Amino acid sequence: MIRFGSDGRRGEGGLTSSLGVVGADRRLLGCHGVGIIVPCYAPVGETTANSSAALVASGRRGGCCGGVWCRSKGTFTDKSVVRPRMGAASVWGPSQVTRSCYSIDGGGVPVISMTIRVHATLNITPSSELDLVLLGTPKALRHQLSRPFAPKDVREVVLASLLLDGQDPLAVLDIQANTLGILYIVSARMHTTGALNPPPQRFVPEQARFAPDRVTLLAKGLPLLAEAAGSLKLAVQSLFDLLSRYSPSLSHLTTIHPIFLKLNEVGKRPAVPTIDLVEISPSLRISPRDILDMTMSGKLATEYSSWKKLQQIYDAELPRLILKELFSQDLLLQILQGISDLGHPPIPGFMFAGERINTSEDRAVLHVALRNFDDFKIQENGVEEVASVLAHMKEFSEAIRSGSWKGYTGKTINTIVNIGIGGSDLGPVMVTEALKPYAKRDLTALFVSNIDGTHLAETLRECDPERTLFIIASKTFTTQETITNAESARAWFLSFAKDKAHVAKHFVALSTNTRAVTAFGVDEANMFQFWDWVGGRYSLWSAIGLSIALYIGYDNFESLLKGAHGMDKHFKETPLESNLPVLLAVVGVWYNDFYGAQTHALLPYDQYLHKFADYFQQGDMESNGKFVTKSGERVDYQTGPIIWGAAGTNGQHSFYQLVHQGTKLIPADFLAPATSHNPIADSKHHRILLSNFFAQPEALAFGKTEEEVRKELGSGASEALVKSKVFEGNRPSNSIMFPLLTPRTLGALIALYEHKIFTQGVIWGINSFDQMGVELGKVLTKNILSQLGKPSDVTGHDSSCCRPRVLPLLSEEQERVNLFKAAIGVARLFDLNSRYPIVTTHMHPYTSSLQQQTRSQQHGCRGALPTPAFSHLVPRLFPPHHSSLLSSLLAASGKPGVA
Ligand SMILES: O=P(O)(O)OC[C@H]1O[C@](O)(CO)[C@@H](O)[C@@H]1O
Repeated sequence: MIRFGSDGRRGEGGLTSSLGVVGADRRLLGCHGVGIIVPCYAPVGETTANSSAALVASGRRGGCCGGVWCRSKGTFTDKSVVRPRMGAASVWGPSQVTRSCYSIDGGGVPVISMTIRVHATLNITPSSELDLVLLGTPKALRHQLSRPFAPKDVREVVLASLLLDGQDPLAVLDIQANTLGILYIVSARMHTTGALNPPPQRFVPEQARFAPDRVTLLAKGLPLLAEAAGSLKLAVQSLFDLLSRYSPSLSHLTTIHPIFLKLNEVGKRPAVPTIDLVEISPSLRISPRDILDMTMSGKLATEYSSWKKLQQIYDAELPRLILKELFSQDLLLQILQGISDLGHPPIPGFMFAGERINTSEDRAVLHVALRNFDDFKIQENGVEEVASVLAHMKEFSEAIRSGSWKGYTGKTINTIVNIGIGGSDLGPVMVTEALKPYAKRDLTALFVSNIDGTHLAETLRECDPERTLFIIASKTFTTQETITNAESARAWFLSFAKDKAHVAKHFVALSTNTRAVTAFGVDEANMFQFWDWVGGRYSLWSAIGLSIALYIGYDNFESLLKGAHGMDKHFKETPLESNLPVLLAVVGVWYNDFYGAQTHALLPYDQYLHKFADYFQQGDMESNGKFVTKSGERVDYQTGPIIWGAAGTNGQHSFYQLVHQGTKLIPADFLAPATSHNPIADSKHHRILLSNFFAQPEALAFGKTEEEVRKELGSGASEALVKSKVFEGNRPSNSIMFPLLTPRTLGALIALYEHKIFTQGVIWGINSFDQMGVELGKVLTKNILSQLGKPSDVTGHDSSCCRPRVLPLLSEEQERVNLFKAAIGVARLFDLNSRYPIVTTHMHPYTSSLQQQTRSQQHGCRGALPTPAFSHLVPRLFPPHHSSLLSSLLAASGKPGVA
């Protein structure tokens, strides 16, 4: 049922106008079940009388009445009375129409009118800005009035609504001349359950595809009428309903987005349904045995019959598949059925039950327990301690924020420095940036992650040791980068505070490793615990979120958790066909595995989310970048995509060229808030931002045909120019909108992606919760580090893949020279003929500095070494003309020649 909202008021003076929507219903509308959407307006006089809405229906027994489609204010002088011909109602008088609408509604027909009072007197003159359709007026007047003002398609709607009783408009209208009217009718019939087929000679389903585009007309009219009635809010519900019924295709969104934006500003809810859930009826069920198989066994995805079925669909559909239609046809249903092996209660079952789904490390995966709020009964050691850690975080954050916690000289804390890396850094960084509007602005939050001493050194420059709190965040408390940075930070602090006892006031730790924390010197009372069932990249909800709680306040932190919990519930309880993480996951698998998309872009149109892609780079790539299944089999299909992206329009001026016209298929998620925290310049910025947000997916989806380009450029354009301006379109994207970026919304958004990642991992049969792939590099780093002290120790590296990341960063000159020589020692293992020599292709800018350096070395001069020389030693193909450069580099080590 379509509800257009109603207040049903009458008799308050002024003209009253309504919009009616008739959903098709056989009981009222006859065997064809015709439904037409027509804005109606029944003028009965000037300011003295009430007129009312009419609605329109056509069908065998149906008739129609009409009204004015008003797009802007004007003065209406015509006094004609609408003569609707609907069912039993022969003539509707001014006061009857509204009642008629309601009586129809009472009869179970999906008709509701929105009554809005138009105080202005409408005057139809050619000079007015009226863009109208006049219904129920004498034909001549109607013709005269509608011609100059109404667009063709509006006139067609009028025509379609003015048929005589008992006549099927499809039998009367001409498909060429009345395309739109016919499309409306056909579309309505297609949406009608149980409707009989319309007359075959008039039924062109293919054309009905376009009918919803014309919903734009209604969408445009709604706020204008509402505005004229003095309350824009009146249009919010109606627009929402309209667009819920007719899926807001991208083109709708683009065209009506200014309306939508305007309405969002006045309404409490978005006027546009933000995620279009596909209605799919069959419930997808499967036995617990099969779920276990999917979540635990690591069976190859290609072994599932459903996967084979997907392959068949892909093979069969490919030549004619328009991606946009994926969701309007049965195809999505088929894809979902394709993963029905996942069952219902679906994928989450084993995660929430505390099963050890991280099979390689034999651990449960329970970040959902960190934000549970008592809904899920989860049995696992440590779960019962979550509340007390949260209470500790609350107490501590309030002490810092209120100023009751003092530093070693009795001053309050004004800067927090989170030292961590990977999941112990990216989550807090992303969230504190995203929720800046909620921040305590006199508290600065800084983050140090990189082992590059510059990161710490530059950060410390901004800190006052008397007013800085260091948060050492490391699940294991063994991560080299974090511990090294923490030790250097402590040394820096002690160089001011002198006494080690002061460390307790300025260092806290977030970890699962109590022993290492106390060994470092942090008081156990200042340690915030979490548990091994919290993965690093899923840990911002745990004690790792302390910097977030400090920055935005504990209450906001709790809202973040609650938002995530809401998404957990949705994920756990919603059937697959409308389960958001599952839908995102399935669509992703479809493009990743069948279309061969290598990457997935995250494109938030919200500056506050500028770290979102960085965060999910780890979240997704560390989770699903795996080539073996849980059972150890090498997959024969693609797993996790490369995640990347940038915020807002910056990306448009950078990499979108390739996204639109490149040779790669790049599925992308566009994310945007309907309203901005900073509506500066009367929201001008936000409107422009969102215009871009709406425009890009449309351009990707629909592109621009050669024909359109030719038309635009005219006959004189060269072929090459024409071709270069063609956009092929058919490039997929998801658009995700939310009312405002609040802590709760952000929590839900992050959890949405977390569960998407998990679902994809389940489909691919991999373990999304270990990260073996980062281990090897760590071991090799330690090995190389031990050799850097003495050049002569440099042994055991393969000449084709050494990567000396040696930077002359120590303060002592001699040490820098030693490092330089050690690096040369590694470098001399390079083989000029190998496939992967290690000298950068960007040598030109550094040539002079290298030569200078070589000369310095030859002359025993200890002048400053040019830093860039080695920072650019990266494995690249080595151009022959650079061989002399390498020789000079090697010569600098005193060992000319190539090993
Ligand atoms: O919190 P920790 O133990 O210092 O680990 C930091 C990061 O290192 C990793 O283990 C990968 O190197 C991540 O998974 C983790 O987020």
